[in-house]
Amino acid sequence: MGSIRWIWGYIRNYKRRFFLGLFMALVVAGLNMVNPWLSGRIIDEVIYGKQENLLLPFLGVMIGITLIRTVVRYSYQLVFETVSQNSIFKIRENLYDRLQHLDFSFYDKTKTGDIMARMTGDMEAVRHFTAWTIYMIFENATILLLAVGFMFYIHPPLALCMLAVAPAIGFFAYRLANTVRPTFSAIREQFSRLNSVVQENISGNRVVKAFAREDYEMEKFSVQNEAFKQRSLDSARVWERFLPVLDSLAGTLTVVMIFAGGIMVINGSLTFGELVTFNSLIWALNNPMRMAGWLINDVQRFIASAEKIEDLLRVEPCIKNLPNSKKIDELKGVVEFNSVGFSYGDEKVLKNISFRAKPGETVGIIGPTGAGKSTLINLLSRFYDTDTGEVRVDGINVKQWEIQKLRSNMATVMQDIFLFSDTIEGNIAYGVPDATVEEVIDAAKKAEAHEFILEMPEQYDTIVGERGVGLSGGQRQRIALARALLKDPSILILDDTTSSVDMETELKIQKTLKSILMEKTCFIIAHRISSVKEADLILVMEDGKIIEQGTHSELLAKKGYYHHVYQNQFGNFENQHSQEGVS
Ligand SMILES: Nc1ncnc2c1ncn2[C@@H]1O[C@H](COP(=O)(O)OP(=O)(O)OP(=O)(O)O)[C@@H](O)[C@H]1O
Repeated sequence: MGSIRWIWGYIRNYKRRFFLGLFMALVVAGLNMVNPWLSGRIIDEVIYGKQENLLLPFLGVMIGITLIRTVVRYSYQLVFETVSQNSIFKIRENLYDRLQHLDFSFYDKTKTGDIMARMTGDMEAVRHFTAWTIYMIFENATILLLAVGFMFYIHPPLALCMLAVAPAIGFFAYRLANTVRPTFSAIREQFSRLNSVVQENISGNRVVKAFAREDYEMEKFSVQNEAFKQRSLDSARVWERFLPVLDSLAGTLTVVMIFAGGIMVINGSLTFGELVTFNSLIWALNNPMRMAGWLINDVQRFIASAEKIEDLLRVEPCIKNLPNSKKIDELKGVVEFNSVGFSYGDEKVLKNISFRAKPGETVGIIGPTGAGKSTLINLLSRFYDTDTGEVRVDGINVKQWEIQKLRSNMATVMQDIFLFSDTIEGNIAYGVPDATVEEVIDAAKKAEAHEFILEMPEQYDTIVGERGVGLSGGQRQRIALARALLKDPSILILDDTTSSVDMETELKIQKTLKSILMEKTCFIIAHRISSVKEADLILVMEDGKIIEQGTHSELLAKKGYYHHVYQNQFGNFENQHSQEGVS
């Protein structure tokens, strides 16, 4: 019932059209009673009553009714399709809107394949229900009720005999509904799994090929494919068990009618014309009973899908604006971490982190992989919330800033660069859609991307991303950097942004950054000392803690972890050069 209430919430926006459709279905159900009635009258009045002059008018009415019925039926099918498409449009929009507002922690836990299953297969089951199943249920129910009423009007004893099988049909229909529902839920879940395998395989196709694991992937897919087949067969087995019973019970109606009706005609309590009317009405009982099984299937499939979509629509983001969140168009960029602690589930990732950065300062963050560097800056953008302590921007806890305002003042170049299937210009201007071409070019120049972009087949109009030309890791990083610089943020966050860029280009980028970051606060996460050594403050992280902090020279003087890394990197560099000199 919950799912019906839920879908009604969408359909009721078009309730005039919806009820017009139902009314038309009612008219068609009524018209369906006319021809059986006229058939009976032709027998009793034209054939037995010898009133041949009535034959043509009766036939004329029968043809007219058939034509009107056909036109009205097609019209209301269109009405229901329109209501359905409009409702589905809104559901899809709501679902997409929800996906936009769900945060990192949701996407950490949810597989893309699951989400795609909601947006495709489940949505189709809901569309089918609203466009077809609803009116079919109404049409069949009204035809059945009108036919039963009409039969009672003509001859109550024969009508009672025909209804004798109704309780059995009701019982089996109820059993079918209850048995088939879990099988549809299982199908929907398995469909999500199958989708996830396909999606992961497509996203990771390079890894598959690099490791020559096509056979293993095929096997993985086969397991899920086989399970999907089995779940679908489980469901088919249920209705295979019940549909023949329902069909046979519906079939017994003809036997009951001929047997009981025949006796009544012989003993004179029923005219032959009335028996013909009953015979013509029998499909009106038969058909809905036969359809009941299929319609129950459709309803259960709808409920299984609707519940999944509802679940997704109900997920609330953990990161939300407070009721009176603060809005300021431009932040200054003062950043403070005060005794910050954070865990992903049970895993404590940040422990007692404290530091301060002012506008115009650059903070370098360095440390071994998994030390918590990316997590630290994720808290600054409020992609996650702190467990203990607080992160402040311009003296105010980030939880009190309006999220949109906070993030629109920051630009992050993430470690995993993502470029959309769009032109290079479109990708750079992603955060500032109304930027001029000159501004885009200027940002690309600052990111040392302009030159290689000019060498692209269509320069700034070259399509990159999923369907576009391939770019090297360093080129992708520079486009992402240009995207961030164009935004001209108060706080710039670069997470391993120049790791794939050659040393010389990195040096040029650093020079440019120095000149444009005068009033901005900048965070640079890196593994290379060369990327952070100019920073005003360097945080050295290990195992979720800041183990050393200071400037490059201060840290070298400490002769700790930083000094050790410096020696390693500098040593390698020197060795490399001496080897080059020898060769
Ligand atoms: N979304 C997540 N869910 C659960 N654990 C996570 C998540 N992201 C990171 N972690 C864990 O948190 C720890 C810190 O990860 P983080 O990405 O912050 O490290 P990092 O210092 O940036 O590493 P790297 O230099 O490799 O990028 C790691 O142990 C990692 O496994």
